[in-house]
Amino acid sequence: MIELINVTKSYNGTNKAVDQLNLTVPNGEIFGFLGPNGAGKTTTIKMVTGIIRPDQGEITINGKNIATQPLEAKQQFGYVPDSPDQFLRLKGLEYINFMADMYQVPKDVRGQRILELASRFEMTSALGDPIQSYSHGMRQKIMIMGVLVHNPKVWILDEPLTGLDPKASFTLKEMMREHADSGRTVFFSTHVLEVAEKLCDRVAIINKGKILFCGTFKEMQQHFQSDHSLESLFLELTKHE
Ligand SMILES: Nc1ncnc2c1ncn2[C@@H]1O[C@H](COP(=O)(O)OP(=O)(O)OP(=O)(O)O)[C@@H](O)[C@H]1O
Repeated sequence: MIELINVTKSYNGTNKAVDQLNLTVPNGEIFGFLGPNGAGKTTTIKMVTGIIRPDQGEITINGKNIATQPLEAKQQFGYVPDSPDQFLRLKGLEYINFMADMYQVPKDVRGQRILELASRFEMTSALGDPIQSYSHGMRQKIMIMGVLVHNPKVWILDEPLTGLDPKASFTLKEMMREHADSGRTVFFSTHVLEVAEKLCDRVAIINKGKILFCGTFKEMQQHFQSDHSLESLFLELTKHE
């Protein structure tokens, strides 16, 4: 579970990238975080993951406060950033082992997990190659594998489907569903509204740092008395903002 209470952040002291945000992402849900470019999604995700600090407000992950209990909070989640261009000099397997070391995954457990993840993402034969030599989608897959190797309870994914081929995208969506159905939490941002409509149990739409709507797609249709798609409702909701 992720909880944000009155979270505010401005980068230059004037414009608020995130403005008095309140959000609860319960266990057992795939939660989609949607919004136009510059809406405040990545800023929110960076605050939740402890990369940047809010000016005001409280953030907890499974009850652990990211500001006052950073280690405990960070043990709760795995975070896939929006850019997969990291650890480029490491080989795929070196990077995953590095992540497993960081999270103290026992050697006997990690071997099986790496095999399973590599097989599901069709990366087995690439594990010995440097990440530098990977395509964008392969880099995205190795980042996801590194994050999942410690089996985090809460998944936080910033635009995770960008650059993935249809098979990898299908696999990741399937894994997100399995994770939520096992009673744990998946929080992800996306611009692909067709995916969000099909995959998410609930969505929040943010613009200019403020939540415009939070709920299920059905609730959204009821709220706007419309049977339109999520895409149409999103465009309607954000057009005057
Ligand atoms: N490091 C920074 N310094 C100054 N302003 C920033 C910085 N990062 C983000 N911003 C500003 O904060 C606002 C929110 O940006 P953010 O990256 O959170 O949006 P986003 O919803 O993730 O957008 P996108 O969909 O384009 O990735 C924007 O106005 C952006 O210009």
